[in-house]
Amino acid sequence: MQILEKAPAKINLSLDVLHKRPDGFHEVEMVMTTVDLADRVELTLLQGDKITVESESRFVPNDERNLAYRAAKLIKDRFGVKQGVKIFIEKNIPVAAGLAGGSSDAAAVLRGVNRMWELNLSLDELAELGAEIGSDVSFCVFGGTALATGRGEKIQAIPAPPPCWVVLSKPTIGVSTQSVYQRLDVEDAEHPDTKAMVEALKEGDYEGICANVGNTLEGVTLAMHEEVGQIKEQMKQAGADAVLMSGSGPTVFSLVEQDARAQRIYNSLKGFCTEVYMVRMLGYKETP
Ligand SMILES: C[C@@](CO)(OP(=O)(O)O)[C@H](O)COP(=O)(O)OP(=O)(O)OC[C@H]1O[C@@H](n2ccc(N)nc2=O)[C@H](O)[C@@H]1O
Ligand SMILES: Nc1ncnc2c1ncn2[C@@H]1O[C@H](COP(=O)(O)OP(=O)(O)O)[C@@H](O)[C@H]1O
Repeated sequence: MQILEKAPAKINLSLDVLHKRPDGFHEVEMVMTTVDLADRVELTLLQGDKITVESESRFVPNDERNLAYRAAKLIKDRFGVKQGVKIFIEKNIPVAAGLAGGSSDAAAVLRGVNRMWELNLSLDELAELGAEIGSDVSFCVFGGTALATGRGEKIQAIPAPPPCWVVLSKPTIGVSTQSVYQRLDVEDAEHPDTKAMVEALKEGDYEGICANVGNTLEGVTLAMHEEVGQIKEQMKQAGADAVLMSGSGPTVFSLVEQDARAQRIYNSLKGFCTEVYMVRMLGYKETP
């Protein structure tokens, strides 16, 4: 038996950090949405007790450190499942990029093994399990567009953004989320208007969405890697409607309505960065 799950990347349309919590995590308000750049996760039922994970990417661990492996192991242990699973990940999302590739793979495995091992868990239950793996996994279980609060695990669905192009560009550096949070001075940082972003989405107001993109973590990563600022500047000059770093970075995205302008931004970045993608906004929930 084989099951396929699409694992899309996310971008943070806005990301506000409110304060550091006693448990070391930060309280956040994030507006997240999926884009049409996805890993393909292939699950094969194993009659033995084993979990294996494989991908062709040299940047992704092929063992128990893989978030996809951890997702299968968590469910297997929690529900005493006797069967195993072989996980193959076709890795298309850049790694350590601020696009939640690993979290989305883990979420795809949660959805997939739930079907394969016939556990009948709800998406809410899977999202709760996902939070044990990482702060972004709960959102990735649902996909679509959402306001994420708490440390990122409390999810409220909101309407998808109007369709547009998303041009993504990742410089050849990886960024550790933990090190970005460690360097953040919450008082000194910029804070986006989350309410205004949610309102713009509810109204389907593209200009309002573009006017309210903002990310409290951006300044930290910008200060560490000048490439991020250079990409932002290049995207703005090429005519993007909005430009922002996603998550803890270093990927920068532009929102663009016009086809020709999106192509121009893509072309202008292509000579500058090796990882450049021009994709559609997904935003809505996909049915498997
Ligand atoms: C910043 C965001 C925004 O979407 O994304 P990425 O840049 O990683 O894609 C997420 O909040 C990242 O989520 P995720 O990558 O799952 O992080 P986790 O594994 O839970 O945490 C990694 C580390 O980041 C810090 N962390 C994470 C989330 C949070 N709300 N407060 C924190 O302080 C902690 O130091 C933690 O040890
Ligand atoms: N399935 C996976 N895909 C990508 N990275 C993974 C995966 N499993 C574990 N990792 C590890 O998690 C780290 C963060 O990966 P990723 O989820 O791509 O980044 P981000 O949290 O910035 O969006 C990487 O350094 C990688 O080694």
